[in-house]
Amino acid sequence: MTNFSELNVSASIQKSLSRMGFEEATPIQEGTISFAKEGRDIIGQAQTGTGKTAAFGIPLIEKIDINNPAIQGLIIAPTRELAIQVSEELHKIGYDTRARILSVYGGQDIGRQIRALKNKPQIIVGTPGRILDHINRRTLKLDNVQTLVLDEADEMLNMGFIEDINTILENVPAERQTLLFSATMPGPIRKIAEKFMKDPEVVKIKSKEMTVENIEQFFVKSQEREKFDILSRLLNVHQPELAIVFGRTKRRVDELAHALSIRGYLAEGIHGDLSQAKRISVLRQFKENKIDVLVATDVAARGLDISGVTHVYNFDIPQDPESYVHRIGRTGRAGKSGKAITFVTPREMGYLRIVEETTKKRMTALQPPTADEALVGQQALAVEQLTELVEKNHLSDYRSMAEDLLAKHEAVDLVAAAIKSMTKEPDDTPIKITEERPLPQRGGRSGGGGSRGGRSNGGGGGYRGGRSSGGNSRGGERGGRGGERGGSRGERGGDRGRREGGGRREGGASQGGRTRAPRKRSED
Ligand SMILES: Nc1ncnc2c1ncn2[C@@H]1O[C@H](COP(=O)(O)OP(=O)(O)OP(=O)(O)O)[C@@H](O)[C@H]1O
Ligand SMILES: [Mg+2]
Repeated sequence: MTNFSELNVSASIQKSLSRMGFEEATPIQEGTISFAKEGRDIIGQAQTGTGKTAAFGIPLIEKIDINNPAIQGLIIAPTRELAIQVSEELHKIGYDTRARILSVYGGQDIGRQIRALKNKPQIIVGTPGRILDHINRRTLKLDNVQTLVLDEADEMLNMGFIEDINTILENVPAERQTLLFSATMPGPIRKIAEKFMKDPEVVKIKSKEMTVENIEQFFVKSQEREKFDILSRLLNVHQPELAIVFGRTKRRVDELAHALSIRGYLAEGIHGDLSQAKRISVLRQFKENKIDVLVATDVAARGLDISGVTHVYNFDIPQDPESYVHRIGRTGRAGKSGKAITFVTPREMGYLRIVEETTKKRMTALQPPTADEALVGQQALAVEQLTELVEKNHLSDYRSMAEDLLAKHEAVDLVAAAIKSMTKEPDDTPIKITEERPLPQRGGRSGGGGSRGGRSNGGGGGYRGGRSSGGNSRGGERGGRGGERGGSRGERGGDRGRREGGGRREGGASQGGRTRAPRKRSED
């Protein structure tokens, strides 16, 4: 364990870090801070929830010349919520140094951002689309940037973002420090990354598995139509403090959030078709425990750091292993424990094996709970609530009624009745969820994906390789998938686009009349 003074972190940053409760550096911080201070380019890879934000945030802030009004640091993140979160963490780290930090992202009034940019921020945290928008409007001058950070670097260099990143890079000096961070870094993507870095130091925190040890990982094999009832029962049995349920598409998320609400859970959905105000308010309610279950597309898969998330449910198995790693990494952060449960239909077992192959971790098969077990979970919750009420002891208004009752009935019967009345009987109101088509079977490579043998003969690698080769070389199996994947890819693309407030797909039509010549991206 190393403390921050041993890493020669400045006194003012150390002061901020101790205010944040950071006593010792995490391994990725220990591994990267010194290299970063030397000005080296870095590819930093470490498991989810292990402090990568501060690993780049500390050296970045330290390097800022507080008397220089120019933008000196640029951080690019894939989603608006993550850009906001990263800028908040940097604010905390830079509190005592007084570095000026501004976040710019789609869905927020651009006029307001332009005014804020006039206040000479020194670090910008933004999403690619909005950064490009400001570059084009000439409201963002990046010619003094000394440090460029790509958070969730593999995602940023993947097909959805790479063109935008390339365009942004054209506006940032070639003489700069480049820092790339992620929990996942597939080989082909790392190769793309190395092209625009100078002799990067690769700091990879060694671990047996790609996912953190303190996340217990399960899978539930079930038919598509059974999934929702099983999810309800699992929620009753697990009693999560906060849970995230990931669905594959926006429609899926809307339907699941609605269905969970009908069954009595405090659930809300988040995806890229919602207004930014709604997205922010849903996330705030979740952080404040006003919602227990957040239902989300992959828009919430990366980087978000919400304490109290004890369970992640993959209602739909993710399409690629990296997505799995990031989704389940929303729990088990900063040393806490968590559980991840992935639903898989029999046809999708091949995908499960690829995930296991990539993460080097087997998931445990979980038997769906019975209705009785779900009831026991609800009863346990009622007992917990009753105990809490007794401990809080705000009961004076009820004592005389209690004494009257005790004069007429056995104490044990009264308590039993109280528990019964507080138990929310598992609700089996019929719910209609539109069936998602299963992911296309992984034919040809691993014998339909079922066999363990198939796992090791390149299934995982091919899958990932195909993914990272961008949109151009998706031949064979992936091309064959295209049609079926179209719907959900569109969803993801849309999600991504709208995260940026528009996206290529939606083009100019949704942009409220501002004309754009053919551009690679949307305005916002
Ligand atoms: N040195 C430290 N001591 C204590 N807590 C820390 C330290 N560094 C970071 N943390 C806390 O750990 C949590 C996870 O950090 P962070 O979000 O940076 O993880 P990450 O590695 O970026 O994860 P992801 O891959 O999901 O983006 C945060 O709440 C952060 O404040
Ligand atoms: Mg992060």
